[in-house]
Amino acid sequence: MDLKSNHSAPVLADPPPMNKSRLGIPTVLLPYSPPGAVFSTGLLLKIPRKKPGILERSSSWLDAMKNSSPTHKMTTKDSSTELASDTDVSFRNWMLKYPSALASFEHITNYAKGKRIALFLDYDGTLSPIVDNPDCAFMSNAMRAAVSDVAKYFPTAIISGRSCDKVYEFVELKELYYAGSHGMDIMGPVRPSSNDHPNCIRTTDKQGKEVNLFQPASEFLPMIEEVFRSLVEITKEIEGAKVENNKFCVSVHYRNVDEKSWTTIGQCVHEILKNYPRLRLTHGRKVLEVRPVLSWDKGKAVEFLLETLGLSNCDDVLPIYVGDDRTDEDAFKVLRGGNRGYGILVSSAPKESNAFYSLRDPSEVMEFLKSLVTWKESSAL
Ligand SMILES: O=P(O)(O)OC[C@H]1O[C@H](O[C@H]2O[C@H](CO)[C@@H](O)[C@H](O)[C@H]2O)[C@H](O)[C@@H](O)[C@@H]1O
Repeated sequence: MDLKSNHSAPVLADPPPMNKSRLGIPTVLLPYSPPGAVFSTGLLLKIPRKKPGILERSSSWLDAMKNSSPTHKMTTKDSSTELASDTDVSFRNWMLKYPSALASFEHITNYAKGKRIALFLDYDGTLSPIVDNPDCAFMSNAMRAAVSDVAKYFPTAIISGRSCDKVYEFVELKELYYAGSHGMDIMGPVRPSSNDHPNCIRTTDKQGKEVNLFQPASEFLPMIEEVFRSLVEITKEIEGAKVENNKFCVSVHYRNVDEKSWTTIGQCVHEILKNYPRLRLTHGRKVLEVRPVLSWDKGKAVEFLLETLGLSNCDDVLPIYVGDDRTDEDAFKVLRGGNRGYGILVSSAPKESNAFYSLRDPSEVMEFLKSLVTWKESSAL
């Protein structure tokens, strides 16, 4: 199918033949090496490395750190407040390219008629507002109710950079599916087809429900633990720095670090990573994310979940992914690239994205979820 834009709202047109070699095809996605091998090769990414010993001082990663989250000024929601007019204009222009999913709601539901929606939701910045302390990124009860309601009608998964346990602690909804560590820790439904997958183990979750656990980076666990400890040690003198263990990846937060020390924190992380060629660095919102060099991300997690839910290769399925961060772009890309569904970027500042639509902040996300429920209930009458 071709993706067409009618200027104001993106349109999904007819589907092309499905890519048959998608997720689940063993040769491409076998992340585990034969017994005895140290690391899996199937999912390893080839990342060019700079010569060892050369500390990266290029301004590029510092720029990436600076640009990693909108400033407070740009995140001001109330349009009646004093936003610089050029900011206003550029935001309005940006909205032409990424129309509001609320304003385009009818368009979305028209396209969704007769289709099964599958919903994928990022956590931080999408279901909970960005706050200074990552341990306090609580979700409101109203948002929890909205997510719970929407999950009654559509299969719903949370896809987060956090560990599965941590994100479950925040969300506390057992009716959802969870993918933590940027998709490297997936707790999905038990399906006969997924039982054969080499990376899946059938287990029970905390509620005793049978689930399918998919952890393509499990071999990296000891390495991640080690790096976590080294990063805690090396950053301990940097005021405001916080290192978070997300099980298969590590987050180094600099939101509360004085900007003058950002170079130092960046250098510390690069210094540690020099010793770990199988780990790589990505940028999030005022956070440096250390993760395995695996070809696995939130986009792959979406594909995996669609497959285990029995929703892949179906023309009558409309996946919708809502997220705010760079790592969510992998999922947006999968939906756009395969012309399968809609990505919705949560942002109150203009930024380039592979999403189709936008929502300004978590309160608009909640409104969107509620609208889906209302639409579904009214269309069932
Ligand atoms: O994929 P997500 O669910 O969006 O997780 C991405 C990272 O989110 C968290 O950090 C971000 O939110 C914090 C709380 O609002 C904020 O303080 C921080 O600056 C943001 O980067 C989480 O703490 C990270 O571990 C996740 O990787």
